[in-house]
Amino acid sequence: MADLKTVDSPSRSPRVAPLHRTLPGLLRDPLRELVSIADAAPDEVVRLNLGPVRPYLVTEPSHVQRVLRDNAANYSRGGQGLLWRPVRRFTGDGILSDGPEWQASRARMQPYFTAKRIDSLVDTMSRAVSDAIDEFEEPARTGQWLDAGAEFGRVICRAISSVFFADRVTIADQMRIVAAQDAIVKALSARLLLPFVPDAFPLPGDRAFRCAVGMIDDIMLPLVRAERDQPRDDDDLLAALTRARDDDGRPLDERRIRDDVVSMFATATETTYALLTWLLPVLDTHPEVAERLYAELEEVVVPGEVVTREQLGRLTYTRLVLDELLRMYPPGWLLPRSAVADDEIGGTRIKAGSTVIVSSYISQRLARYWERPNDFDPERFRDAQHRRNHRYAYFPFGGGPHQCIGMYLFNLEAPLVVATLLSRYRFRLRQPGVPPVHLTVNLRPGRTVEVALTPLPRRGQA
Ligand code: HEM
Repeated sequence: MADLKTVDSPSRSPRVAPLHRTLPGLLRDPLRELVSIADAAPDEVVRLNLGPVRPYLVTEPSHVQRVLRDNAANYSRGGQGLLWRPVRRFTGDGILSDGPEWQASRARMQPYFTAKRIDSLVDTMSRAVSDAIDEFEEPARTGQWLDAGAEFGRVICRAISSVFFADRVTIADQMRIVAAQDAIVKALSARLLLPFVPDAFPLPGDRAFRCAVGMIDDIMLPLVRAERDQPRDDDDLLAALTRARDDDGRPLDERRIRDDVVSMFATATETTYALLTWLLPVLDTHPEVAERLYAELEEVVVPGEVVTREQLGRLTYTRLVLDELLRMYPPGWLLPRSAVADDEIGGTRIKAGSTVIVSSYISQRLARYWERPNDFDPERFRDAQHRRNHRYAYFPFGGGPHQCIGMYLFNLEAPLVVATLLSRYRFRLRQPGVPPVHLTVNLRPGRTVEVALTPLPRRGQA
């Protein structure tokens, strides 16, 4: 358990987690140590002493609400802040930035991701997922080991291709983009661990980062140019951004379109396939959950056929499993902000310019809000415990003005992928057990999850 001491200051003192006490735990298992620090300081903001950086750790739900929603304007993703500065070298100054540029991007793209619009995509997306999962037939027949992360990446690309590009980027090119994003996420690890190092000072991964960004631009920029030369009337994201105008009525420049399409594609793919990759080891280690999930799929879905809207609405347990997966392995686990002006959170003074860390992972494992927080138990989302909890005890999609724009898309595509895959195949892992967490901008399994599939009988088969 972390040892915390109180430091005197004019308003209520922040709890300080001293480096010499926390370092061994942070080196051994950073997430466990951070949860333990938060558990030891109920209702308080903790100041982490990490040597050159001293961020405030905000985990209490009402405090999280202040940062993400009630006083969101004071907690910016812009400037030189932790995580966002290196991320912006890839995604530019659009939807993943802050201030007026972010606001304009958000306003332009929001209409394409509303619940109503996403709902209109059920049939197209379900068909695309079904076609993508059909491609497992051959590897399943030959018993080939598959990289679950890469395969989920491929299925997700197929699912969202029409929404993003009207299928104008081949799946092979999309997979190249996903692989480059993977390299970028890995390369960002060093910058994330050493946020105080200036960009001009080279770190391991910088070269891989530049190569990967170059590769993505080699695919995206010619596409954006071609679209700008001949705008289309379609309602995919690329066509919509090409037709969009800025506040002065001018078309968006190619960089702006590139930044937003690349940001959206990266967030859509990285988050979803990281989360789905956790599902297989979790089911493998929780056979009782797997059995209930399979029983629901058997009852609702016709094996080998496309999942329908009506069936999707009946996948109650599948959704509970995904809710619990998002509690325990939230891909967007780290939401750092820079305080623009002085503020007070729960009576603790926050100084202008300091870094504030909000983390869904940490808040979603607090022992005072979650019984047996480290147990995977989808039922907790059925019972009253979750509903009694504060809104910001569970926020895998963030909250306030920056709340995830892709939440409805995820809520459609993830159950479709799970239902289609697991109504057609059973799986076996090459290495049993839940992998350790690999800590980067995303929360990923710390090793490749390799899986072999066995086909289930289809309708009419014995
Ligand atoms: C497992 C699925 C997903 C999770 C857990 C997730 C999580 C999050 C979180 C926590 C935020 C808040 C960021 C912040 O406050 O700084 C966010 C924002 C965002 N998400 Fe997602 N996301 C998921 C899927 C998606 C998908 C499918 C898309 C694409 C359509 C997407 C696009 C975005 C974008 C563009 C933002 C920035 C929104 C803004 O700042 O206005 N996400 N997401």
